[in-house]
Amino acid sequence: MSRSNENIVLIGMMGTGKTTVSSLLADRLGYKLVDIDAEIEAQEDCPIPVLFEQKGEAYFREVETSVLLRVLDQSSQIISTGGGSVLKPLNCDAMKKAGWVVALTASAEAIIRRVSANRDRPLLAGNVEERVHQIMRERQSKYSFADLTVDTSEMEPEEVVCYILAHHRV
Ligand SMILES: Nc1ncnc2c1ncn2[C@@H]1O[C@H](COP(=O)(O)OP(=O)(O)O)[C@@H](O)[C@H]1O
Ligand SMILES: O=C(O)C1=C[C@@H](OP(=O)(O)O)[C@@H](O)[C@H](O)C1
Ligand SMILES: [Mg+2]
Repeated sequence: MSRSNENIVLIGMMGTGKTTVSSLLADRLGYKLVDIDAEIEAQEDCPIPVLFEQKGEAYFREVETSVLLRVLDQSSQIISTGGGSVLKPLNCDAMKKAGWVVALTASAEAIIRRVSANRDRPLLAGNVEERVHQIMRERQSKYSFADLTVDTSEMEPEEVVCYILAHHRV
């Protein structure tokens, strides 16, 4: 982290706490909060599960990239990405260039517990346990380009924020 107006970009598997932690971080730093999923829903005027159902994942990924690149063009933001935004190398390159990238991780057990509270993640439809294990296997190495990695399994969101701030050189 070198520039004080740099973005902080949170990446990680679904349920690692990106949306929750980003909001707390933005409050603490007084940065603008941008949740890429919320931006997609606003731009498309459509909830993500409906977008997946009506247009398919490939369409969602195209919109995700265009929204992400547009947002990364600005500075001084806390950006919460969707868990699959790391699937395209183009997205990862843009995140690295435009910000300090923090990866949140968690055990499969913690993720399953957290995502089971609601059913708004289309990729976890069906058997949640199986889907979480499978997607974690598929994406195993995809988050390793981050500048900082935080295992949130045993941490409260506020503790995650403190850990990130302690490692954040403004
Ligand atoms: N560190 C944490 N400990 C316990 N629960 C958490 C933690 N971080 C997030 N949660 C909860 O897990 C769920 C998913 O969190 P969310 O921020 O939406 O994750 P993501 O954006 O990475 O998918 C939410 O109900 C949230 O309150
Ligand atoms: O991992 C993924 O492919 C996805 C993660 C979701 O965001 P969260 O990681 O915030 O749950 C959302 O973008 C969409 O359901 C797809
Ligand atoms: Mg989220």
